[in-house]
Amino acid sequence: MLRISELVAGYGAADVLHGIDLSVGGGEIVCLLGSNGAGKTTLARCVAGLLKPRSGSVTDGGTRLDGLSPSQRARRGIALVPEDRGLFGGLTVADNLELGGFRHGRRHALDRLSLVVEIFPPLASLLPRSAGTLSGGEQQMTAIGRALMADPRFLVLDEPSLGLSPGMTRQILTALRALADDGIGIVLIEQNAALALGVGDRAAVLRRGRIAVTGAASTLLDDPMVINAYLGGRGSG
Ligand SMILES: Nc1ncnc2c1ncn2[C@@H]1O[C@H](COP(=O)(O)OP(=O)(O)OP(=O)(O)O)[C@@H](O)[C@H]1O
Repeated sequence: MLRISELVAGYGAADVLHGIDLSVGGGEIVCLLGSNGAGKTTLARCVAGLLKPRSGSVTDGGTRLDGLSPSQRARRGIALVPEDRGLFGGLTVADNLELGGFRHGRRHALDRLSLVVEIFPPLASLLPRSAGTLSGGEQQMTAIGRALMADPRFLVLDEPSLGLSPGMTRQILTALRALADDGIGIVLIEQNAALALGVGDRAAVLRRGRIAVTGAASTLLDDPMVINAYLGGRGSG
């Protein structure tokens, strides 16, 4: 279980997160919704070790992660797929993927690579391509694929659907559901609430740095506040 408790974080003098409690277990997708500036990315950065919280904790199986660098957290099995995808545009897709699996031996990396291609079949023919020439959806597959190369137990994805068509978004979210069904715990930060809640198990809505609503994803799909704020009114979106 990856658990965020009473987390307070911010930049300079300003607090952005005001005491967040959230957890994700292996095999479940927890959607984190919220409007621009609510603090979703800030929370992801605290989990990944890119931002030091002012107080509160992130624990993995009861062990506090304070002081662990992003790469140490990645080695523990906590992977972040950042909003900008973080690919090396001048390197090939294969090289980008290999970077994600660097800590394992070559044999293991090849096994992981075939798994990644199984999850995202379009990557098979793209391996020799420069990552900078990929479409948004192909880049997102590569970014998630790179995180998967390290065999993570927990994945935090920061708006994977950003800039993607609804069809491509569905394809990515379906792949995430399959990964969760295989045991990975996923925190899915999304603006596209309807699609995210469709694949999620639980969800939380972040509003101005506080969890405003939390519950089963299916319940939130019927919550008037969520419908009005994030689903564009009942029946649409
Ligand atoms: N490096 C930074 N320095 C100062 N303020 C920051 C920094 N990064 C984010 N903020 C501020 O923190 C608040 C929360 O930002 P954050 O990126 O966490 O929100 P978000 O929910 O991910 O938004 P979005 O959906 O637009 O990505 C915003 O007011 C933002 O301007």
